[in-house]
Amino acid sequence: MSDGQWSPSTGQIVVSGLTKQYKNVRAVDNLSFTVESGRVTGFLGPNGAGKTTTLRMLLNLVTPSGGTATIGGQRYADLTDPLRHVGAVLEASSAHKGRTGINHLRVICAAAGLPKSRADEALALVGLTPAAKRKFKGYSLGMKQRLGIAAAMLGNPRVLILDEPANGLDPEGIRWMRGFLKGLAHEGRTVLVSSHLLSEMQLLADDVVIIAAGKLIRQGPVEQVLGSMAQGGRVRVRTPQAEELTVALREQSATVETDEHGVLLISGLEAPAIGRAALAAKVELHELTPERPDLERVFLELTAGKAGIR
Ligand SMILES: Nc1ncnc2c1ncn2[C@@H]1O[C@H](COP(=O)(O)OP(=O)(O)OP(=O)(O)O)[C@@H](O)[C@H]1O
Repeated sequence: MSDGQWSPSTGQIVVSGLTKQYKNVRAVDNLSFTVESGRVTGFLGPNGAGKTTTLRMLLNLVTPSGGTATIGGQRYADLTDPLRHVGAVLEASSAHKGRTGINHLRVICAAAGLPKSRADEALALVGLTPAAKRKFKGYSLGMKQRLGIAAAMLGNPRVLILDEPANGLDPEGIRWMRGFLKGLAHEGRTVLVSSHLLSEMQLLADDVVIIAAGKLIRQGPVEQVLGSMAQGGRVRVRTPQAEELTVALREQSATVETDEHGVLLISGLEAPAIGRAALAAKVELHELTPERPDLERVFLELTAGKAGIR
């Protein structure tokens, strides 16, 4: 797939002051963020946040009311040969029901002036070669998703934009998608993926852009966004001397709860301080683990009050 036609350095996406006003709804509201090449960026937001509208504006399918969106410094509309620059999967692939997978791709190649061989290469890339000659109507949802991605890859684009690609996939399909998209980013491509599957994004994304009600809530590397919420996280402690430790910790104003397995969940003290308190009280510890807030929790906290379905 590396035919040298694209340069990773020109795959940056820049969204600047982007706005879309429908009659009564400001679907996207002065939104600005950047998406770097060589990384998977998760585009997250609750229902109605404006993700699809933003992606459609990026791809020139919806006209912005204000602001700009560029890919490699150019608006999509100004790209001379867009399929060779940007591949997009906006919804599960649709194709003529009686057409085979390979023919579906060949038709697109012919229309886009791409060599027919690209259809075979793209099909192989998504692992669909064994189903090449099967009719589309017999494809599972996972196979349709793969075919959609194969279509997006026909022009060997340096930028991939996918709207909810994991929708309806089984765990094996999701695992495949994750590996595939990470591989594309590893090659230096820009991969922008919208999703409401936050736990999946935690495994997939390098960076996240979180929006709610059309506005930017937070942007940054996943670890940084998670880390910014780590303050106030809890510490899990397992000990055969729970009562003694609870007394010792409460003396230091910590809050101690016990879960259904007898594990202590401590807030208000960091792990080292808990360890010191346990040592001083001669309490044996079997586990001392700071709980990292997961993306799901961070997301709910960040979008709280703005997450109403619009
Ligand atoms: N063509 C349209 N006309 C009027 N309103 C629209 C149109 N398209 C989207 N909207 C509204 O704009 C808002 C943002 O919608 P959008 O589909 O971009 O959100 P989303 O984040 O992709 O949501 P979801 O996760 O539910 O797909 C919603 O309130 C939606 O109802």
